[in-house]
Amino acid sequence: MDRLIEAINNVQNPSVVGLDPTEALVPPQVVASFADEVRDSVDSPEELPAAQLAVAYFEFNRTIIDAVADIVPAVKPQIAMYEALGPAGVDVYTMTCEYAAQQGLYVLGDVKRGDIGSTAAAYAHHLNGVAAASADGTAFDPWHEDAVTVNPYLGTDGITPFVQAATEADKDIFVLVRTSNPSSSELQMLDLADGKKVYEHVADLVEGWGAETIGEHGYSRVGAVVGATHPEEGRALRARMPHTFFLVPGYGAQGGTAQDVAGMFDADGSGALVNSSRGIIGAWKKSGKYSESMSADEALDLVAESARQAALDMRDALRIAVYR
Ligand SMILES: O=c1ccn([C@@H]2O[C@H](COP(=O)(O)O)[C@@H](O)[C@H]2O)c(=O)[nH]1
Repeated sequence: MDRLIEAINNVQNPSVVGLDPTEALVPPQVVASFADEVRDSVDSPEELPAAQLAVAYFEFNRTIIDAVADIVPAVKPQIAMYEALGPAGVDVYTMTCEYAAQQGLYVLGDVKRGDIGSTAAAYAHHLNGVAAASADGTAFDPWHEDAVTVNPYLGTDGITPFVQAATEADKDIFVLVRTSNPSSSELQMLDLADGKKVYEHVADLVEGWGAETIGEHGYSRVGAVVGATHPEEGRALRARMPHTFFLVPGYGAQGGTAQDVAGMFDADGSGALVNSSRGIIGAWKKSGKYSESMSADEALDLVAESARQAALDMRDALRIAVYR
């Protein structure tokens, strides 16, 4: 986690921009502008819509990354949005991760993987590269992620391969502990026989899974996902998990505020990274400046300007609430 913490400190901004493009979040003239270019590159006409959208997603992401790279430490591409388009989308996911990394950003792949140990080891190649090493002994890393999110439902043998891969590659994982979604309490808030809630038990496991990997800043490679929509539980988890860095989604579009997340930081204003996806990448839709008559370039300029302003507003709100 040391690299992430240093990146946050460099820009004095504990926020991450979520790159979750959907067709509704990309201006239609941007998608339309790629029709001719893509028509020649597909094998069959059925591939055209997904291929066109995928190329538009990359241009959209590149615009957002360029607009925020000097003010945020990290981006969090959500792989589901890309997988929805098939292979062309997965290509754009890896291209987005690579481009963000080239701009100096920490890349947190929101892939939420988890399975039995042998399969988890295969998923963990997101972190340590493909199995076959190159001639010079370095692994080929097609994903360009610095961290991935992991689902803990399968228990320790589903997590160990990720911790090993993260350690080998000097990367991190973030394990789902108290998620931001409305139905999260159905399982996470259940009472266990020992008086703990399920999410508290997972929290204790996460703190243990990371115990051997604590870095210079006091946090382990095994982080936790804690929703901004649960401020009280987040505050309690901060005290319960002193060596666990938090990824905090749920800010903005899901209703979480800077005040809600303040208790998830430690006394030094470290310990958490707050995500906003739609609130940043969809800001152009709420700007009041968009017009269907804009050219694709004009629409992308508006995307950039609006995303930067939304990211600055989030940074400033967090600075006031957290760096108190
Ligand atoms: O508990 C969780 C875990 C992950 N997410 C992901 O974060 C973003 C949130 O997007 P917004 O547009 O800012 O709401 C998205 O990729 C989710 O899959 C989460 O929201 N909550």
